Amino acid sequence: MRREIDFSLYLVTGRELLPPGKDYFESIQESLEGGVTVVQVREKTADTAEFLDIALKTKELCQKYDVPLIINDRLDIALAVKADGVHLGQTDMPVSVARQLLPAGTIIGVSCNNADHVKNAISEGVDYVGIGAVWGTATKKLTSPIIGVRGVGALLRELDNTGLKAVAIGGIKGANALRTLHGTVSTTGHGLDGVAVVSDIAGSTKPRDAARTLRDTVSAFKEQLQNELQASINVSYAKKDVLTSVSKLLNNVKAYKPLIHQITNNVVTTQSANATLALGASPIMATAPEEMKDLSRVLGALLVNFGTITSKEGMLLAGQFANEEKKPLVFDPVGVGATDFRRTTAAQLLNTWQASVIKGNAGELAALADSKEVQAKGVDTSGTGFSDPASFVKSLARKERCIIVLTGSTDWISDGNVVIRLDNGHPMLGDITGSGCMLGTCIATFCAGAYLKAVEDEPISERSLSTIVRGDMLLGAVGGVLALTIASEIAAQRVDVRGTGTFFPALIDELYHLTPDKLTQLAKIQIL
Ligand SMILES: Cc1ncc(COP(=O)(O)OP(=O)(O)O)c(N)n1
Ligand SMILES: Cc1ncsc1CCOP(=O)(O)O
Repeated sequence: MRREIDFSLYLVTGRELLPPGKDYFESIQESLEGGVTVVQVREKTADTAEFLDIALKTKELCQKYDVPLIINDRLDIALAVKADGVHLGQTDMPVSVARQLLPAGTIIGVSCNNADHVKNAISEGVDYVGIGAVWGTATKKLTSPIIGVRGVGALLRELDNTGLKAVAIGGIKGANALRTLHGTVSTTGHGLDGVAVVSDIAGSTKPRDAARTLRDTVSAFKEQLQNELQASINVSYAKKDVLTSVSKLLNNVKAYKPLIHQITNNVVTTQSANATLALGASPIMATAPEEMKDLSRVLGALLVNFGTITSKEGMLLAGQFANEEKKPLVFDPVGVGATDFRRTTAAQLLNTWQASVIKGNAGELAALADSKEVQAKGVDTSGTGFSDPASFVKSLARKERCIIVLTGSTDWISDGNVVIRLDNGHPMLGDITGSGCMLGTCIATFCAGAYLKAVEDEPISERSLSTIVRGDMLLGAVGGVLALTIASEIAAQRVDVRGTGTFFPALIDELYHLTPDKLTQLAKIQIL
């Protein structure tokens, strides 16, 4: 009978990566103690006798922990040691031949790098697939492209309703494991069964700790994904509760003055900093890669706005560190449809880090979603927008695994389950430069409020192990949009406002004077 395997933490061995003085078997034993659930012996240079010897001894250790043993490439070794399975690459022995040679019930896994590989694996009836490389790796000279978290997610979708298990491989380590697991969930909610790792464990002086960190992350994530899927069935938001919670976020911002780190464009820097201050938070407009780590440690939120892309490296690093700190990361892909450079930069950023909120107009979000329904015109949108904006934001939120804010005369917000429609805002907002960028700032500020609330509620949190960002980002996004649009309505009604020149300072004034009462009383909100 075929053995049911827990693929949560799949160690692929790497003897050549052992730290000086570390014994291979000691490392395997410690890895097993740390929670490895499958071991694959991968020997690329050993001769047959040595491979056989290593496989036999590794099997003994695995048996002690009741962990299955898989052999990389070599069916003869797998047969000789009575391994639980084999792992085959695309240029190794065909699965159909391997099946004939191996005893019934032997696990067969195959490496996949694209949809055709996955389709073949399904038709060949393999037991699991190893999808990758998901990130760059120094462990193996790659012969096929790095596919990123979103590439893995697309392949997982192919596995829907097949029962086939899947692990991702390539560059996975403790620091990016949660990002990998979270970002690879498909639009249909299909997540990885586990992660396959070489260097982060084999190259560690403390493989037990390295394995424990990875295992805990995978376990916590799997539980969280189950809860997420359950919540998507039972989800219900009451308008009154949303507004009460959003109001509390404003109070949090004013009470704690979180740092809003903004990598933004040089057209709007001053006005975005002033909007941040007006809401009661503290802005820092820093772009140098060297300071990203330090800034990530300060409580608050990060805004990445790429209106003028001057420091891509800073953007990449800042987002990675924000993810590690579970801080909100708001992404404003200004004019993403305008040039190839912007499109590839957006894809690179979104493949590297997990945004908590992506905010854009119809043209920008259409470009991001690869939708032909709406065309971008520079940083603006041409035409009337999406025919069904609610469905659009919902499906993009599922694809990007974050909150989507689609701006326009009506703003649409979704987390992939619920859709919120907001109808506040004055047309003059569209006649001043940088109002969209200020909106990104306001969203980041309210997301910081949500983050602070989570830190306050759960200082040492079990949840924080499995969640990619702390705090309710849906509320943060709603709060940010309401703040700017309501302030714009109040400002436009003032007698001292005679045009866009007087509107702008009045807008900052009204952000400054915004209260929870104004937010709740003036909000035009529908929960769909
Ligand atoms: C779990 C897992 N996934 C993928 C691979 C890569 O296998 P392959 O493509 O055969 O490359 P080599 O490992 O043989 O270099 C793997 N080993 N394990
Ligand atoms: C064997 C293999 N196949 C694709 S990437 C890879 C190496 C993964 O190693 P690491 O976990 O050290 O990046």
